[in-house]
Amino acid sequence: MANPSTSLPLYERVARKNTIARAIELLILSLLLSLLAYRILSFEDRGFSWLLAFLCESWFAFIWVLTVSTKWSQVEYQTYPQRVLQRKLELPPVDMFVTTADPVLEPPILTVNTVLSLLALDYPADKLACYVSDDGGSPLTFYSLVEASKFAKLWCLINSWIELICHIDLQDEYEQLSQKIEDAAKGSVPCKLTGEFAGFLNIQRRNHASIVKVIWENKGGNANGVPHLVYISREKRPKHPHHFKAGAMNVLTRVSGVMTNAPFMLNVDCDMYVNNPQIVLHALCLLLGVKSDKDCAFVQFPQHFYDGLKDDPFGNQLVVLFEYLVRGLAGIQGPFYGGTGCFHRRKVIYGLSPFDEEISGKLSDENLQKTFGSSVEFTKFAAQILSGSKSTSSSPHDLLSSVEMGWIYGSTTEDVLTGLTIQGRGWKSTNCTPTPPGFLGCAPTGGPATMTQQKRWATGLLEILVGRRSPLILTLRGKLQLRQCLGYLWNLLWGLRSVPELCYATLPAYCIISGSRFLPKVGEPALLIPVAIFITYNLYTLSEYLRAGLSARAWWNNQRMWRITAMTAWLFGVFSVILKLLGLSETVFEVTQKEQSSTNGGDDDNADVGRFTFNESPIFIPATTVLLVNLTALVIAILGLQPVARDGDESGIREVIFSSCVVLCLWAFLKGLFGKGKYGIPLATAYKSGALALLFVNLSRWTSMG
Ligand SMILES: O=c1ccn([C@@H]2O[C@H](COP(=O)(O)OP(=O)(O)O[C@H]3O[C@H](CO)[C@@H](O)[C@H](O)[C@H]3O)[C@@H](O)[C@H]2O)c(=O)[nH]1
Ligand SMILES: [Mn+2]
Repeated sequence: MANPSTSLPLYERVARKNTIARAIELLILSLLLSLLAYRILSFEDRGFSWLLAFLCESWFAFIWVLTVSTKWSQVEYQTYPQRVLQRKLELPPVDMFVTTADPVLEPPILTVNTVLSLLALDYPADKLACYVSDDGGSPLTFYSLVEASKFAKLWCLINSWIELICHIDLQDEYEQLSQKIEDAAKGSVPCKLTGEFAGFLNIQRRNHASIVKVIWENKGGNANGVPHLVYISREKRPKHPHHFKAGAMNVLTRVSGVMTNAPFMLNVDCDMYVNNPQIVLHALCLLLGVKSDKDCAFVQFPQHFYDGLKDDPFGNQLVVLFEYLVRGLAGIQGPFYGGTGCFHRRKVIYGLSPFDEEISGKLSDENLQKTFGSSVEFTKFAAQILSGSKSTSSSPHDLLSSVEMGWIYGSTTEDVLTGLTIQGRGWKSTNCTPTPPGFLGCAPTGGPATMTQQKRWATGLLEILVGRRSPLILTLRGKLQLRQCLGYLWNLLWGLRSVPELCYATLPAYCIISGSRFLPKVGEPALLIPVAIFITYNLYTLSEYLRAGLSARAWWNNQRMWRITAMTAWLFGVFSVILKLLGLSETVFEVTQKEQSSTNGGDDDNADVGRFTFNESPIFIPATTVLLVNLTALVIAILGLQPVARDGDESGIREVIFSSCVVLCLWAFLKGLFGKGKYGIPLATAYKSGALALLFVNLSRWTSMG
């Protein structure tokens, strides 16, 4: 008879009840459709503004369809880590990857914290190996890791990172460690580049041979010891594309493939430390618990942030996104791969499809090592690495991607593209949301860092949309499910949203200045439609925030940041993809600045934390222009200078209210016009925006006369 404790399921998949939410979403959709119908029926003798409003609203309705479809069937996974242990099976090895790229934007202490948290996981140390990829080729990072490994050896007996931090004696040691790293950072080079540092002598960041250093080896497989720790700075040559993070991940995959070759691989960004020491067990609940491997190619943990500011002033904590949308995806083909906090099956990364698996018999993870160890592809990779850097430099960078393997190149959001490719082969993925959260990372703060990240996202997502692994193609030709495809579209279209957002935000101003209107007249029953959309949509999204335990302020901050991001970063994402398509420039992965600590807040006093900051980047021009245009329109309206049209078709209170809403959303920019230093919009940006605004106002006037 089966032992009852071993027959309990490792996880449960629970469908969420969201009947009311669905009803409201459908209500909003039908209101949107009625508005479109009204516009079509009243097209006659309406001008340009009517047409533009119609086009924008069609787009919004389309995005709403994508949203509703994606959120429709939300599921949650409940995992039971203790049951993995009760099963008394041999625990599988896990390779853990950390990527870092720049010791300035990513202070090495962050990488060290992340590595320490991985080394301290609640899992047998002899089953773990930690590989750090350093695209900065920095001796400082290497030095920090060497010091970290010495520190790690002190707490072999202590098995959780949290206990570790609370442990008094070790706290002193930890402080010494961070002091050492800080001192080394100040001295630019940690020590003379001799001995183990000799490999860093005279190297240039973008031109050097590969450096692989085993910092610590868990000799003899001590389960209570410290896991292996390996430092890798891959070979880089000026003319050779290195494919940013995707390239780094593929090197980690190959190097670990010849060293430990674990069937599961966890990857995190350098700032994302483990917050729940049991994460491996949680992930194994899903990876081992699914009936068939095809139901779980990877386990994705949501991103949470340890330095998240109160009420999410920069709208980048993504809580609501993970709460509803990602749970919705989990009910279709699974969450997207988010680049960090994710466990992959190695065989999936090596390009296996669930179909291959069926024909090759039961290729279980336990004997994956044997099977794949003798496979042609793998031996090829192994031979390549073992034969040294000379032969790898001939083709290594495209090898993995050319056979649909590994992290896929060609997008600055390599994570989404890689996950999409996996799901396009028919795999599913799962979402894992334990308490406490699995990982915590840095959220960008300030305007410029937020914009850098959002621009990269918009760029990379659009690159996927127009690339040969577009979800539409994978649905038609591959095994991507239709609703999953719609979910991807919801995400990949972020950049393109900038265009209708910009048009719609300038439309009320255009109407006021040119003496036209884009909304039904006051007293016309049809005016109720847009009013109802406005009220229902805002109350509904507000309720989503409140239900997720967030404040009304957080809701407002996110609403306005969506508008700002769309008009700035996403628009520039579109530009960069257009330039790439025209062959004028390549897209680049710009690393996001990570703050060392949120609590010290630098020289800012508390009142300014969360205040929007600016820099010289042209990215701020469009939003500033929209603000100036709307302010001008409001002045014209207040002074009663707007042109009067025949039949009372001119703008009125509706446009004024609408225009004021736009100004409210751009309040941070209004403050920026009067702010000083980093809190102010640079004069050059203000002038350029002013010139554009003037042009817009004159063009609008001109159309009213024409
Ligand atoms: O040439 C590069 C560039 C970046 N990275 C690493 O990539 C990670 C992510 O970079 P970051 O600047 O922190 O980007 P974020 O916007 O915070 O990252 C999110 O978005 C990325 C895709 O745009 C994903 O790769 C990330 O996993 C996801 O957390 C970091 O560990 C970097 O060190 C490299 O290893 N090599
Ligand atoms: Mn990050």
